[in-house]
Amino acid sequence: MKFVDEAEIRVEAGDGGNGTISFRREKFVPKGGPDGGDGGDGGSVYLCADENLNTLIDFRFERFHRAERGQNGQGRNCAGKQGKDLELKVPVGTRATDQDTGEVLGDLTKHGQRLKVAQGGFHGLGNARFKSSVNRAPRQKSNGTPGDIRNLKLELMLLADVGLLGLPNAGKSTFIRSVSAAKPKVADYPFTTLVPNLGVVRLNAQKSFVIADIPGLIEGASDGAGLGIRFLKHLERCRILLHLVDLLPVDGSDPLENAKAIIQELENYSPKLAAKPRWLIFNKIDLLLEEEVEEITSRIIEGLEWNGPVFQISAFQKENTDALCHEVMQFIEELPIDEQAEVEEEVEFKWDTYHQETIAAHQHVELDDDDDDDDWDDDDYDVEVIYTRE
Ligand SMILES: Nc1nc2c(ncn2[C@@H]2O[C@H](COP(=O)(O)OP(=O)(O)OP(=O)(O)O)[C@@H](O)[C@H]2O)c(=O)[nH]1
Ligand SMILES: [Mg+2]
Repeated sequence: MKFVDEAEIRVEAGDGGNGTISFRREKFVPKGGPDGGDGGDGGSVYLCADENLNTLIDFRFERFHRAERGQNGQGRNCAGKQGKDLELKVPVGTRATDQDTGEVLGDLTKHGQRLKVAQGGFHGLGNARFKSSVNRAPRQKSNGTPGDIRNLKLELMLLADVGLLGLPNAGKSTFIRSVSAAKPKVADYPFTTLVPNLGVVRLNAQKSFVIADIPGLIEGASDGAGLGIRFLKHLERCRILLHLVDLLPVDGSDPLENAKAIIQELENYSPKLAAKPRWLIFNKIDLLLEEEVEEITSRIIEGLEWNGPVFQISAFQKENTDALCHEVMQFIEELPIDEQAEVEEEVEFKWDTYHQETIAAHQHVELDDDDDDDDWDDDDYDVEVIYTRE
């Protein structure tokens, strides 16, 4: 199974509609005031997480996505209609990055979460807005601003519920083969697994969880030794980590020291990861007598001062693996679901203060509502003027 799904798309928000210049025309009102309406805002582009999707493949076929433009303003103080927003559905777990700046715009980690990725243009202002005590017949209007255009990289990160940890050869791949349909390579040498594998553990039609097998960790992994470090970050979104400990390592190493090394690497790498729920899974019990298993496991538990859950399994012979999976499932179900809930993430867009700036630039005196004794003349206009009659 592919680990990271990627797609590159271009999103274009709608431009803002232009403001308009118009003057009121009524039978007995020879010099009506300005009544040019504002334009409508352009539509923005959002990504929306949808748990029913699990791939970004559709975006490879359809790369361009555009939201609606805002309508231009009209006479009689009618504002233009806003452009419709565009919502693109992406799988839960998608990360959006601006390709040109490298900035990560956000991660969509929860069903229904929305992330704005391109801000629609702001509307332009109609001439009615520029009326003031010294200029009762303003000829200014402003144009809408362009909508954001972004080149996005979408990446679907691994959203495994369960992450497997352990030294090379601990039996991680064997375990995932036993409990899921995934068939990663298993061999009696370290670093058999070079890229992470995902497996779906299906307990019944309704219940399943996703498990991730990453390359084994070794001492110094948090400083970059071995391969595991590159993949550790992907475990950050797991809900629980299963730490597999080989009870009879072929290299004759001490299982207790091995377990300590992994925990140390975890803490060095990320305290956040180390604080995740973690269970200790003693593997390869089929190679030992029951008493031996008891002896070694209690020595490890004491040595680690461990008081979390422990399991004794044989990944190879599928001993206790079903029971373990059921407990994992139950644990996941009972874990508060919105542990990682995030509110809609705001991205800063350059036009946020546009509105105020436009008015400030054009207008140096206070607004005045009184519109008698206008000092304008129609023939003065050198810009498009819409007249409306009643
Ligand atoms: N007897 C026995 N052998 C096992 C068991 N689990 C794994 N093995 C063996 O241990 C060796 C390593 O297993 P893998 O599943 O490849 O180990 P891994 O943790 O994925 O190793 P890396 O991918 O190198 O990190 C293989 O020879 C397996 O057959 C077990 O429960 N009992
Ligand atoms: Mg492996």
